[in-house]
Amino acid sequence: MILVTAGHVDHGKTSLIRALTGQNTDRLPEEKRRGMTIDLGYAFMPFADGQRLAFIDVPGHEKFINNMLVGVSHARHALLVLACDDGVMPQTREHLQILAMLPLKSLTLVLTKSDLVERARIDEVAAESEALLREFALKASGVFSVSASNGQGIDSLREHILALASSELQLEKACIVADAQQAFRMTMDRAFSVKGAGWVVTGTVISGSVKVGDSLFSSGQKDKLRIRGIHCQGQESQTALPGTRVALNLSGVDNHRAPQRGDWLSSLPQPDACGRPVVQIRAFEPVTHWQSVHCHHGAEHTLGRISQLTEADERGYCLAELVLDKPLILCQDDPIVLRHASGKHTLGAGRVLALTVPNRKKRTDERLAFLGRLADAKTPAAALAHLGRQQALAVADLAWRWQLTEAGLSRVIEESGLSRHGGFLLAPELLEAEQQHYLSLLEQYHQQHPDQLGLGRNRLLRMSHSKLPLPLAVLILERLCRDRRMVLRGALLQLPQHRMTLDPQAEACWQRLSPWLEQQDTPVWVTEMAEYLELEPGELRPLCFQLVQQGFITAVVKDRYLLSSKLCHYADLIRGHLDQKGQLETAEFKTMIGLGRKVSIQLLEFFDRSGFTRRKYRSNSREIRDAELFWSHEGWRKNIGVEPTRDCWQPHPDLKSGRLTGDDVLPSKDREIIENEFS
Ligand SMILES: Nc1nc2c(ncn2[C@@H]2O[C@H](COP(=O)(O)OP(=O)(O)OP(=O)(O)O)[C@@H](O)[C@H]2O)c(=O)[nH]1
Repeated sequence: MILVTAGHVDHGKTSLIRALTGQNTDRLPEEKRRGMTIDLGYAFMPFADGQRLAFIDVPGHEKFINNMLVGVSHARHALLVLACDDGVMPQTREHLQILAMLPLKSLTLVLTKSDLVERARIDEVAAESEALLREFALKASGVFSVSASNGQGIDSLREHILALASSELQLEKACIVADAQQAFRMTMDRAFSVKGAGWVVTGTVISGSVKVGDSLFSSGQKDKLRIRGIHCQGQESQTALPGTRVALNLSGVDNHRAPQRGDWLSSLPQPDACGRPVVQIRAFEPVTHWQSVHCHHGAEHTLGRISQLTEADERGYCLAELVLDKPLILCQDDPIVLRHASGKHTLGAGRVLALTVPNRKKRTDERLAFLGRLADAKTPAAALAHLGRQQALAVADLAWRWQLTEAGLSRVIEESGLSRHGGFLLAPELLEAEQQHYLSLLEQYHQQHPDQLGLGRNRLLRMSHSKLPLPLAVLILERLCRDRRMVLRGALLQLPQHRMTLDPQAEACWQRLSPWLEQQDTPVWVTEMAEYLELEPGELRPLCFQLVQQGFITAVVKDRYLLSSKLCHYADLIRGHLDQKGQLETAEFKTMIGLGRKVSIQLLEFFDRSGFTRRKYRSNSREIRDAELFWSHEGWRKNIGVEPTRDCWQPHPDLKSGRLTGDDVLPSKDREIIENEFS
């Protein structure tokens, strides 16, 4: 357990810690000379079971409030110190304001210098300070009047602190399972090099634990740093636990970048720093839009501006975007203390709600309601459920966001009710809405283009204006195909019930063309077909594309087509030959089909490209590439489980087992050429 002091300058914080522990927390020569705390001081007190309590002594002078903020930033137990002679002073109030914004577990009121005043004055200051606590909706867990000079009241205060510590210890034991699911995170408040040992950094463990030998990520460091030694609560230890003061001896520090106050140490890789977090602000005085403020986060500090998203409610809460001069490494729910730009007083505090901000539509009712719900979420699982209903979430980003280990993240995902798709999370209703959107787009397309087989994947995704990350959108399309709500025909997606029809003009051309094509054993050029139909080749190409999509004809090479049924006949001949002899020479194929050498090679190369045959290395003979993937009417039906559009030849739906690669129906090169020309 760590106890942090707070209170006005010279009210006796350092003397109190010395009276309790026998240790002087003022360590700098300047502090000793001036009799004033400048930077944070630390002291430790033994406790039952070999445990130790840690004290952080903060400076009371307003000039050193930055250091005070570093000390209290992760405090859970505080001692508010007031001198009986002075009573409530400006920094008493300001420190209390700051404590009021932290998730404190206990606040003890200590009235010092009791030896200097009468009993009546002590009662007066006690009443005054309790009234102040009520103003900030805080309640003291105990009020003690003490004197560091004559030791009066120190023993009862010590007993109170020890009682607090033992109940905290019980709680810590109960929380041990939850803590095991938290990743390690600590902010450095001191970093120094020790001769013979190397770099030592100190700080408060915010979450998780580490042991000697572990490696950690650190902001500003290229490589991971290894822990060589640990001091926990002021004594040597093998582990560092959450909520303790630790000093870590680190190896692997970059020679060009020394560790410094404000750096983060974590067991998770750290994301880029965030320059525009969305926060929920609780302000003690009205804030204005674009107001300049000092932002304190952990041991870091930067200037920034408040870009208000909502007006403050009656309790002083509002939503805002912080536009930071120096980006900070943030997590969900991290507190950011905001002080007036003059540095004279504290305005309030922000709690981080989101780390990314849309460029537009930041203040729509919908978005503000979403942020409001996010602010009200009590647990990571509840927050995750809200986020997942709004957008797809990359699992990789979530562990850092809530500082969770793998086990912790799996539990939170399970509790959130979101479904996992590859590396993404999505609410079931959002998934269904997205699927419906794709289906209705496809339906519209079929209605507008009955003569087309369907839409390519990329074109459908472009038409959908989907905000989903591309890998997730592809996964959703694949899922639709798997569920048979969509069918992948070659490289094109269509609805299962879609039956393609030729437009009347194309149908008329096809009626004339098909008997003529029946007589052609050799693939014919588009120019020959155009001549036969007395059309321009340019007019005929779109028709050819439709006929290819229907499966009537197939492009053996660019602009050279053969009836698909004839191609299927040649395939059967090849299969028969290979079944008997195991391999097929080009010359054998030429004799088999009775065509010229050039066209025979074009046909064989087509079969190679479409995955049916394979040309043996440095030879002119072919073999079956994969008997399982052999195409035929039967094989085709068996493999993709649906009927072809018409009773015609279709190639196998791809070697890549139905993934949306676009290599089927037509050999990929021909498809590309034709699609580029016509679609
Ligand atoms: N008579 C009397 N003097 C006290 C008592 N506690 C502290 N003092 C004196 O008050 C002065 C300030 O005490 P510190 O302990 O340095 O006060 P502080 O709050 O730590 O000061 P900063 O850290 O600089 O804000 C010193 O001269 C102390 O000797 C007390 O209980 N009785």
